Amino acid sequence: MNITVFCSAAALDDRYTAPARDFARALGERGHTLVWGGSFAGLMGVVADEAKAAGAKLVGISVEMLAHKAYSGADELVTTANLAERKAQLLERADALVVLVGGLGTLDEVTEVLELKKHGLHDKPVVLLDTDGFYDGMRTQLRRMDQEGFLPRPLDELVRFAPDGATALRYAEEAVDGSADDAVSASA
Ligand SMILES: C/C(=C\CNc1ncnc2c1ncn2[C@@H]1O[C@H](COP(=O)(O)O)[C@@H](O)[C@H]1O)CO
Repeated sequence: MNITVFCSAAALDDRYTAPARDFARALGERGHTLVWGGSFAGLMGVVADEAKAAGAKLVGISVEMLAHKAYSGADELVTTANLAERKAQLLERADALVVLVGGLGTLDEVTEVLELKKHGLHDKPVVLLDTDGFYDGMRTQLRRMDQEGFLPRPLDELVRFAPDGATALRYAEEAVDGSADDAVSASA
């Protein structure tokens, strides 16, 4: 399946890169396709290298303003005109979305896919890999929104938090396989 990954464009230390590598390796070994921002920058490049080495197909969705940062080893590289179009393609091409550690770009991407999911504009699984408690603050904020009536659907339906790469991949696979089963039983 196509797994869109959002993650940092910064160069990070081993505390963050090791779990991201584990996830990317598992993605490749399980025969999935990596869809990502199409850059060699920082953790994005680490994830692409590791997934490729493990046999993944790579689909990069770059953007004109960052074309000079494009990854040269992708099987397919799309260059969009702007960031909004890129986010739309990253979602469109996904069967599931996995969010690794990241900064404002990653935060922008994950909040957009959650907002669209909240409105029922897609129902793709979203999994946050909570490396070293990186997303604890976000989880606390989202839980408060859920408990105090800010969300129209239960938080558990919008996003799952995974403690490690293997679990993140399993959550994504289970959600996609489960929705395939639902489609079969609905048409039976
Ligand atoms: C500005 C510099 C590098 C930025 N290069 C990027 N290349 C491709 N995609 C990017 C880049 N920066 C952000 N993105 C997208 O946002 C996410 C990462 O942003 P974050 O702020 O680092 O979390 C990522 O998922 C991309 O889709 C240095 O010269």
